Amino acid sequence: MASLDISSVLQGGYQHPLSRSWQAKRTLTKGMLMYPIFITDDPDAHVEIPSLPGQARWGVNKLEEFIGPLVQKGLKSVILFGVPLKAPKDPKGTPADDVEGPVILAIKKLRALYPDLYIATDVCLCEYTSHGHCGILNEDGSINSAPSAARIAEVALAYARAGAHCVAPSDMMDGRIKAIKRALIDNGFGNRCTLMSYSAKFASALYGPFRDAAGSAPSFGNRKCYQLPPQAKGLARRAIQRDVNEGADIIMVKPALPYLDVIQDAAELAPDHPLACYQVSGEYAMVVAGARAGVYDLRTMAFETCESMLRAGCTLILTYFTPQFLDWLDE
Ligand SMILES: NCc1[nH]cc(CCC(=O)O)c1CC(=O)O
Ligand SMILES: [Zn+2]
Ligand SMILES: [Zn+2]
Repeated sequence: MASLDISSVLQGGYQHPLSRSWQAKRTLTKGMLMYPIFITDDPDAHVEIPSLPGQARWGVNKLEEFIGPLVQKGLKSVILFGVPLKAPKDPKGTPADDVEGPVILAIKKLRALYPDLYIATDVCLCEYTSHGHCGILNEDGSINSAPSAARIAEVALAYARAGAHCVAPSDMMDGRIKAIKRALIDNGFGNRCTLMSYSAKFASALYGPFRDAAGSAPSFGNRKCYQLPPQAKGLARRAIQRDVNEGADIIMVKPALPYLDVIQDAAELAPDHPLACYQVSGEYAMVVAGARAGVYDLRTMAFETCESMLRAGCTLILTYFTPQFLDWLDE
């Protein structure tokens, strides 16, 4: 029997659970998880979202019941999405920075209830505009960049004033990172609020359940003139570099699983920045659906997907699996 050559034998290095864990450059921890939550303007709401199993729209009065047990289990951060059901939408997204609106009320409530919880806010107009697009439009329906960036900066500043630790623009308007950073600095929030840019956000088919949850589908057209084309690697690299240059503190890639190469590019282009990725609603729904169909075990697949993101280079994951990971990471 011919014995294997020394250089052929790898299995000795990972025969034990502990030695397997040493093979990871980065291991999933609770601090890496940011939980996306939907806050609606009915203060007593707790409404399940059918397309996002296990997720719901919550009213501010229900936040303690919702978030309290998760903080007990080690939840470190959330990202808030506003879902206005009653507020009158208009072309400028006026309800986005209403001081009585659900996002601003939720920031204040969560800051008061959980002083150690890190509170990020998604910043976009699509949930608040009558046309459902993420910016301000010209008469022909195209994006009007300058007023869009200015309006996004105004909304971000309002969330920072309310106490958000982080503002995260997901709109993909040109120039918004610079505009937000300027607004934060000029109003005394330069050193008090993190700017996390959805830098490489693609025009993906995976946002369906979110648009359903947030009521933010565009009333006409699509988002292909501002979200990146899925086949565009070069544009993603340029967007990442631009946002670094415009003052982003954290870079994000979204969606995550079909864009692991972009995560890897971002880690190379912005090695000195934290790197986030968003396991979006459709990715979550796919993982859950596959488990329900018996294709794989849910927990095993949830870890495998998120570990692939860490392997590609991200340091922070926005995921709807956060509550389950808080349990799984304790087991
Ligand atoms: N700007 C809106 C926004 N912010 C986050 C998501 C997607 C999040 C998810 O699917 O989980 C979207 C949807 C979109 O751009 O259409
Ligand atoms: Zn939007
Ligand atoms: Zn958004």
